[in-house]
Formats: sequence, C-alpha cells, structure tokens
Amino acid sequence: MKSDQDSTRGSGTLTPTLRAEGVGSVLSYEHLSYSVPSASNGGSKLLIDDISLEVRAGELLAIMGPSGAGKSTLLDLMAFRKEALPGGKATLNGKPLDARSIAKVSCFVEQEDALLGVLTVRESIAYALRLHLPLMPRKQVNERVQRVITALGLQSCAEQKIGTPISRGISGGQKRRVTAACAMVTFPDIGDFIYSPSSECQKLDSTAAREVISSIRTLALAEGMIVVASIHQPSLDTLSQFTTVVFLAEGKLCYSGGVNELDAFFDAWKRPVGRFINPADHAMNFLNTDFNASDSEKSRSTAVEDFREFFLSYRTRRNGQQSSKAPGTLVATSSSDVLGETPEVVTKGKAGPVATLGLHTLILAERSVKNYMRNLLAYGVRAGMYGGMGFMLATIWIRLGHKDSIINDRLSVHFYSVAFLAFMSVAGIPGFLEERSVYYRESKNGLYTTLPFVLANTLVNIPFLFFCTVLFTVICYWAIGLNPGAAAFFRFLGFLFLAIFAAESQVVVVASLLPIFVAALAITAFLNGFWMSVGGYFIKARSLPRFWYYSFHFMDYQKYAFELLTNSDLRGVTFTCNTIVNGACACAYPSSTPSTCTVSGDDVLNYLDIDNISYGKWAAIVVCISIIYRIALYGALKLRSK
Ligand SMILES: Nc1ncnc2c1ncn2[C@@H]1O[C@H](COP(=O)(O)OP(=O)(O)OP(=O)(O)O)[C@@H](O)[C@H]1O
Repeated sequence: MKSDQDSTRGSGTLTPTLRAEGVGSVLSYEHLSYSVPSASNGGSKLLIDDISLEVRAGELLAIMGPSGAGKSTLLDLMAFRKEALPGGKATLNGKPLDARSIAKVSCFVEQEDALLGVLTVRESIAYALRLHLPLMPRKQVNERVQRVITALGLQSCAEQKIGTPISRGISGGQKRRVTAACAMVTFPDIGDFIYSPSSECQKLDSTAAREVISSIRTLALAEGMIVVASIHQPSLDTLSQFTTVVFLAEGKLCYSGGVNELDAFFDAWKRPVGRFINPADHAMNFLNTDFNASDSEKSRSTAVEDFREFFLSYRTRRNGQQSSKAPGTLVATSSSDVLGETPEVVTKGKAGPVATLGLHTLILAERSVKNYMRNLLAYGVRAGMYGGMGFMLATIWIRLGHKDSIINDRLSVHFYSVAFLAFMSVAGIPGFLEERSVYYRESKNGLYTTLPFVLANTLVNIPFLFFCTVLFTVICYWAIGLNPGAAAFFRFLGFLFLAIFAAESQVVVVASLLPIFVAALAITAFLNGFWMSVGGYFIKARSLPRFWYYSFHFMDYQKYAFELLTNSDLRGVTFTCNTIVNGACACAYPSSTPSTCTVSGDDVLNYLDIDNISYGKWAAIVVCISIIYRIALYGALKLRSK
C-alpha cells in the first residue's frame, strides 16, 4: 500500500477512499469464487472455490499450485480482471474495493512480454515512466530508469534492442525482466504491485529469478507495497524471498501462511520436509495429482482433500494462538527515500486531464514514429511496396496518350490505384498488432487510456501514408501521362491519400476486433474485395442490384475515391476518336462533339454517371468514413479490453 507521503504526492491519482491509506494497510479478499459455463453438464464449472485471503503491506505473497489449479484465475479475481461470483468481496483496510479503485493502486505484470521489438531496453522502460509521469524532467526520468535497470540486473543489455523477427534481441529471461522493469519503474506512485511471473519465472535462470524477486522485495518492504505473484517451481532461494505462500489445488485453498511456517506445518501433519528438500516441492508432491499412479479421480481428489482438511484444522489452531498478536508490524519508508526523489518532483510529473491526454498522445506518437523509422520489416518494406507499385504502373501503363481507345486503360489506372493501394493496407496489420499488445499491457496498468492511443495512431498514420502516396504518385503520375495540370496532380495525390487513409482506418478496426494476423488479413481482404464489387467500376452503379446499390454502394470509400480521381483526371481533357473508312467518326464513348471526331473527358464522366460530383463533398464523405472507422477503432479497443 502507499505510504502516507505517497498519497499526498500522487495528487489526483488515488480515489478519496484510498488517499488516506498508508503504511500497514491490509488488503483482504473474502469468499472469492469463480465459475465458467460447463459444456459437459450444461451447468457451470467452479474454477475458484470460496477463497479468502489477507495480505499486508510489505508482504510478498506467492500463489502456487499444480498446473490448472486456478492460480491465474485467482490472480485475475484479485486484480478485478475477472468478476467474482456474488458473495465475494475485497477491502482495503476495511473499505470496499472495486475495479476502478484497485486499478489506481495496482499494477499487473502480464504473462506475455508485450514490448516493441525495435526499442532498446532503456527506451522501453523510459517510455513506461514518461507515460506514467509525463511532466517528470528528463534528468529524473533517466536517473530512475537507471536505478531500475540496475535493480533488475539489466545493465549489460540496457542499450540492446528487444528484438524483432529479423534481428535477434535480448533473451527470453531478459525480456521478462524488462516487462517487470516497465511496471517497477512506476512504483513510487503505486500502492499494490501485483506481479504474475507464472511460467515466465521458468524463463529466468535461478540466479536471475532470485535477483528479480529480491529487488522487488526490497522495494516492497521499503514502500509498504503488497506483491502477489503466481509462481512455478521456485528454487529454495527464490521461495525464501517471499513472506507468505498460498497453495491451491482444484480451485481450493490448501495452505496459506508464512513461507517460514511451512516446515512446522508439515511436521504437524506428520509428513516432515526432508533434508535438502524444497518445502514448495514437498507440498507439490501431495497437490500435483496429475501423475499419480492411481487412475481413480476419487483417490486423487482424496489426497488433495487430506491436505486441505489438515490445513483447515491447523489454521484454526494457529489463529487461536496468534489472535493476541498485533497486525501490521512492518515499517515503511517513503518511495521517494528509496528512489532519491523529492515528493514535489513526482507531483510535478502529473498533469491535468486535458494536458495528460495531449502529453500521452505526443509521447505515444513519438514512440510510434521511432517504431516506424526502425522497423524495416513492417514499415520500410511497406513503403518500398508502394514505390514498387508506382514503378509497375509507370512502366506498364506508360504514356497512355489521348486516343479514345485508351480511355478504359486510363479509368483502370484510377481503379487500380485506389483498390490495390487500399488492399495493400493489410501490410499494416503486423505492426499494428504489436502496438496493440503493448497498448493493452500499458492501459490495463493505468498508464494511459484508449483515446491517446487512437489519436497517436492516427497522427502517425497520416504522415506515413502521405509519404507512401507521394512516393507512388511521383513515380507513376507523369509516366502514365495523366492530366498534366499541377492542380490535377495535387488533387490526385490528396484524393488517393484520403482513400489509403480510409483503408488503413478500416484495417486497424478489423485487427482490433480480431487480433490474429491471418484472420484479420482474410477479413480485410474480403472487405476490400467487397468494396471493389459494389463501387460501380466492374458493374455500373445504376446496373447494380437495388439492394447493393441503396445500401453498401453509398458507404464505399473506394467509390468516392475512384470518382474523385476520375473526375480530376478527365475533366477538360479531349480524346481523339478513330475514324472509319467512309469518313464517319466512331468514338469509344458517346461524344457531344462528333463533328471534330473527339470525345471529351466530360462525355466519358457523363456516360459513367459520375459527372455531377463535388470535389469538396466527396472528399468530405471519405474523411467522414475514416472518422467513423477511427471511432470504431476506439470502440473496438474498449470492447476487446473487457
Ligand atoms: N474460460 C474457461 N473455461 C473453461 N475452463 C477454464 C477457463 N479458464 C480457465 N479454465 C480452467 O480452469 C482451470 C484453472 O486455470 P488457471 O489458468 O487459473 O490455472 P493455473 O493454475 O494458472 O494453471 P497454469 O499453472 O498451468 O498456468 C484450468 O483447468 C483451466 O483449464
């Protein structure tokens, strides 16, 4: 829990209920149960069965148990990431807690390492701190980041990149420590720290695991924090860093008490821990029934039941003996003492809500720009692809000229530019999915909300996509011989950019809802194919079946973009028609000037029913579609975070 000094320092970050809490706080959970619908019996399956726990400031609690015992589920319930069945309650010093209040005083380290591969270890941690305290002076940021790097033994890889599919970065264990560091660096403003190394502890060698837990323990004791960790197979050294331990089996509580009381517990049960045996391993021998020789589920459950029954009677006896002891004997210093910062410095790191939104947006945008610039695979290849497509058009549709026979080729340039460039927005999915996973880790830990993430993504998308559009247009526009006026060139650039931006906005919505690359790719490809079909190019709009015409045709950003490009290119242009032998003139499109044997671009637009468009209105519609997609992105991210 936060020290008193912390509470005053972190103004605006704690709810009034929690502000007054301080050293010696008690976090208590009563009757936590959780069930999921069961397909086998049509009822429900109890994953956590009536668990009550109490953790005090300065304690490190290890949750242990065999695989599938319910450790992660319990941790999720404690952090309000899952909703307990009615009857369960959580309190902090007797005052009820809810999802909002716990989020403000806690931090959760996910099982997955969601990090941006192109950032260095130091940058990753620094961004976490800057997002937490956006106004903190750079010098203080650097100093605190350095302390956390040292505390977690990351000095040797501090300047190394996390790693991408094409460049190997730090090891799995180091990644785990960076994830912990990103949470630890925000400690001085955080009360509880819920840490979930779970299986990842296996990624750390035993020395590193002990060091990580030990550095967390130092901070926890100094700041009166509570640390709860789900952990597998700790070494004796690592286990001894914890103050308390909980053993679960089949969703039930089988032991809760001090780590140093384990020996006494097993002695009392007449199953003493042997010499050189880790008490955690000893407990698991009774609780892990997966590999018991007996096939009978009943006899396996009996082993767990015996353990549990003895613990319940042991606890009753123990509680009776300890009832006279005063709780909360730990003394905590303030975090500022530990990290060498004055309370003012940290207060200054906080900003008002509007300023925070602006600062978060800027910091996230800055990080994204770094990601774009360094991530050659995700963004360099993508920009190169737009350039390559420009080159392809320039060399295949080269110098189309002004004969009526090439009018269709010219129309296809506009269709292809919009449809194919929009289609290739699927290449943005991997990069977005990486940023999305970092967003979830950070936003769940309260570093920022969804809005700045959406705004930053939008802000950074705009220049990147504009650059791609310029690259494509500059390479192919003049080589094809499109409308030579400067105004027409800039309109082509602008309208094509709007289409690509709308396509990108659509992609990020799909990838937010379906964060699996192959699935998002398939759905986006389908959508783009669908928009191509109802856009009015393959089948003229007036010939479309009425349902498609009156519904999706008018929602299709590709339709508006195609009509904009075509109008901008053909208006005012004249094409010469082929003459036939007897002197009569025949044009590919109905001509309003047969006497001169020409057909104007306006005649073509008129024939296609796309001559009455307003540049301003059509462009505004594409912008509106993009805005709707961006709002949907916000909604999709919020929806998925539930
Ligand atoms: N949504 C769900 N539907 C059905 N069963 C579930 C669901 N979530 C979890 N379970 C089951 O609940 C049990 C507890 O899962 P949980 O992930 O909490 O276990 P754990 O102790 O963390 O396991 P591990 O150590 O292997 O990660 C497991 O048997 C799991 O299969």
